[in-house]
Amino acid sequence: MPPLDELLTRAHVVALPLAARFRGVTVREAMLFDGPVAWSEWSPFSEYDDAEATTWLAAALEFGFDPSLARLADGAVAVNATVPAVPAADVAGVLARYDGCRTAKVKVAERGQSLADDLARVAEVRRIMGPDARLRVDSNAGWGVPEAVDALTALAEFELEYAEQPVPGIGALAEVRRVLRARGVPVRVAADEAVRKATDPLAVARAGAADVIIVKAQPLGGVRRAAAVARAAGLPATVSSALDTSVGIAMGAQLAAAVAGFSEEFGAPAGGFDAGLGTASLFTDDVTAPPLRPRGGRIPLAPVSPDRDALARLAAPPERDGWWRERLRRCHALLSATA
Ligand SMILES: O=C(O)CCC(=O)c1ccccc1C(=O)O
Ligand SMILES: [Mg+2]
Repeated sequence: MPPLDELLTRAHVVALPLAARFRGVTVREAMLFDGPVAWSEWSPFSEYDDAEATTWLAAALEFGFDPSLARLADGAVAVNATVPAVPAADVAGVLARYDGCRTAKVKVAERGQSLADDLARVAEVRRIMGPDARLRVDSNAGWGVPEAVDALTALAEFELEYAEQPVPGIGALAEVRRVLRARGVPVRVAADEAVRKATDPLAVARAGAADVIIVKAQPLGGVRRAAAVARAAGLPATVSSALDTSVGIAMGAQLAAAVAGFSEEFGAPAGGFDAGLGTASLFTDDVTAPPLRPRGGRIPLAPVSPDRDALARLAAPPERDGWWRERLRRCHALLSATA
């Protein structure tokens, strides 16, 4: 593991502005490392505790400092448009930020909104993208079991490829899946939080609680570990971002390339499920020039490096820079104790 002093020297803390509120935030902070192997990202959300943030740090160090991690430089990964829980009237403006995406993921079950808001938003996405588009929804565990069953029964009319984490926990997920099947509602259930926040990321697959799993590089401790989880789960997997800067998106793209190789065998559509890696389009500014936003529905696998001017322009305020460096000290100590 690289020493703390080296990490602090290589670190840049940035704050990226979002075009629309997402997960309750309008600015996304990240610590980037100018690693000897690649630029890398460490961006656990501010409210995460040190234990969780340390798993994310293992991912950042693998990607930036481990030359033995296999990386592809050629080719591209198909990605979905991500539609935050905006009013239906704003959907066209959001979709216009994603060039050529054939798949969209729509956030639903936002606190303070109703099922009518969700139906209107998903209907608008379907209307704009047309009948051949692949649509999925993500409720971030925002429903209870009966609400989830009702909502997904109503949303099924828009032909969803799956519903991501409709309810919290493995038991509730299994129950929603069971009831939907019993009623003949053709919506698959995907596990996200039940994978990335669980002490055992494979428990959901063992319990038969989901049809699809979402895997993310940083929350699962790195590209290798996330790919191993996807393979061991034996379920089709979708790779997704954690609202990363373009540097973290490049890490996710490597995971997506690794997972595409076997996800099809487990029942994913040909080429795998499109990855939730189009999220650089949710920012109004980013660290690389150009940002790793979808073009023709894809993002390239080539390595990225931030632009010096962008790092200066997007530098986090001094107190946030200091907060991240303190967090790095604590998490580096935790990781050193377990590695
Ligand atoms: O998957 C996508 O389309 C985008 C990524 C995304 O939704 C997300 C981003 C940050 C934190 C949580 C999530 C999530 O999938 O729940
Ligand atoms: Mg999700």
